[in-house]
Formats: sequence, structure tokens, C-alpha cells
Amino acid sequence: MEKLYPVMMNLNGKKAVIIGGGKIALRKAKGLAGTGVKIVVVSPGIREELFKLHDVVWKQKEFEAKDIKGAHLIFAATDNKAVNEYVCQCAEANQWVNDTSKSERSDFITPAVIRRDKFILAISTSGASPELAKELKIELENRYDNKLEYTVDMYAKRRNKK
Ligand SMILES: C[C@@]1(CC(=O)O)C2=NC(=C\c3[nH]c(c(CCC(=O)O)c3CC(=O)O)Cc3[nH]c(c(CC(=O)O)c3CCC(=O)O)/C=C3\N/C(=C\2)[C@@H](CCC(=O)O)[C@]3(C)CC(=O)O)/[C@H]1CCC(=O)O
Ligand SMILES: NC(=O)c1ccc[n+]([C@@H]2O[C@H](COP(=O)([O-])OP(=O)(O)OC[C@H]3O[C@@H](n4cnc5c(N)ncnc54)[C@H](O)[C@@H]3O)[C@@H](O)[C@H]2O)c1
Repeated sequence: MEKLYPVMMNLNGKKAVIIGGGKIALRKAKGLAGTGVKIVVVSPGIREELFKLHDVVWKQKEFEAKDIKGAHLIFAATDNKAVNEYVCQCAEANQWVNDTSKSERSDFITPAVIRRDKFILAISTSGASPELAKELKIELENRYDNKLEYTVDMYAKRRNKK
């Protein structure tokens, strides 16, 4: 696999479509929540917690190609790998797809994340071991505690004075 490129995205006003309404769909939606992105979930069934998330619109149906029209980011998160593969096939070349069941098929993957307001630490193993990414996150959470929010603000103020 080619090396991956890390980036912090401004998703305000963009559209993300999540195919599937289960455990993994919920995790991806929680990661997107608060970014200003419009989240559309396409799935016959949906977890209550996902349905209740702010910014989520639920289309109660099985996936069809037309569901990803105009999407900037697409998450294939059904429990049917053939459906996830079909989602990838339906995407236009200029759309970004995350196949949660097969990293090699993905245009982007999501890292394990520690967030302290403006401070964001993203940890990735390039898809090799999500479990290790999660373990490292847990290990680093104490090192990068809530105080960091204030440290960032302090440095930002000092910077603005210059
Ligand atoms: C970090 C985290 C963030 C998040 O989900 O947002 C994340 N996976 C997490 C957990 C986790 N995932 C899996 C397990 C079970 C143990 C295991 O199988 O290893 C656990 C552990 C658990 O749940 O405790 C299973 C799994 N994951 C992927 C596949 C398919 C494949 O490998 O091809 C399969 C097999 C599915 C199957 O069985 O069919 C794929 C991906 N998972 C990624 C991210 C991307 C790579 C990240 C990187 O290393 O850079 C990537 C490539 C795509 C993507 O999803 O974006 C999140 C931790 C959240 C946290 O921080 O708490
Ligand atoms: N990336 C990760 O971190 C990670 C971790 C574990 C599992 N996975 C993968 O994630 C996938 C989903 O796992 P889950 O635990 O969320 O499953 P789940 O059973 O909780 O949810 C599956 C969802 O897919 C929906 N669905 C099924 N067929 C559909 C279709 N044709 N169109 C639209 N929606 C459809 C179901 O209604 C359900 O809401 C699995 O394929 C698994 O391989 C990924």
C-alpha cells in the first residue's frame, strides 16, 4: 500500500453519507458530530443513539447508488461486505469512501483520536492494527489531559500579541 497522508478537515457545510445504522455507523457518526457536516444515514434499521444524534437524517432503506449523490465523504458500514464493496463501486472518482470492513478498499481511514478542544491527537497504524491504535490512545490519554485546552489557549493568546 502507498503511504497515507494525514489531514485535519473542515467539514462545515459538507455532506457525509453513512451506509448502515449499527455499532460502527454510530462510532463514525459520533466522530463527525459537531463538525458542521450534514450526516445522512442509509439503513433499514438504526440504533436509537444514532437516530438521536444531532445533524443526523435517517433514510430508512437498503442502499442504492443514488443515495450517495453529492456526498463528500462516504462510510460503507453495513454488516454485509458485498454491500460495502458495492458502495465503493458506486462512488464517483472524486468522492472519498471509507470501507469499514476492508481498509485496502478505502480512500481514507479514521484514526483513534484524543480531543482537548482545539488540541487533536490522531493515532493511526495505517490500518495495520486498529486495536493497537486504540491501546496507544488509552495510554496517551493521561499524558495529554484536559489542561492542554488551557495551554493551547495560552500559546494562542501569546501568538496573537506578537
Ligand atoms: C481506531 C478506530 C477509530 C474509528 O473507528 O473511528 C478504528 N478502529 C477501531 C477499533 C476496532 N476496529 C476493529 C476492532 C476489532 C479488533 C481488530 O479486528 O483488530 C477494533 C477494536 C475495538 O473495537 O475495540 C476491527 C476492524 N477495523 C477495521 C477492520 C477492517 C480491516 O482491517 O480491513 C476491522 C475488522 C472488521 C471485521 O471483523 O470484519 C478497519 C479500520 N479500523 C480503523 C479505525 C481504521 C484503521 C485505523 C488505523 O490503524 O489507522 C480502519 C482501517 C478503517 C476505518 O474504520 O476507518 C477504532 C478505535 C476507536 C477508539 O479510539 O476507541
Ligand atoms: N472499522 C472498524 O473499526 C470496524 C470494527 C468492527 C467491525 N467493522 C466492520 O463494520 C461492519 C458493521 O459492523 P457493525 O458492528 O456496525 O454491524 P451491525 O450489525 O451493528 O450494523 C449493521 C447495519 O447495516 C445495516 N445494513 C445491512 N444491509 C444493508 C443494506 N443493504 N443497506 C443499508 N444498510 C444495511 C443494518 O440495518 C445495520 O444497521 C462490519 O462489516 C464489520 O466488518 C469495522
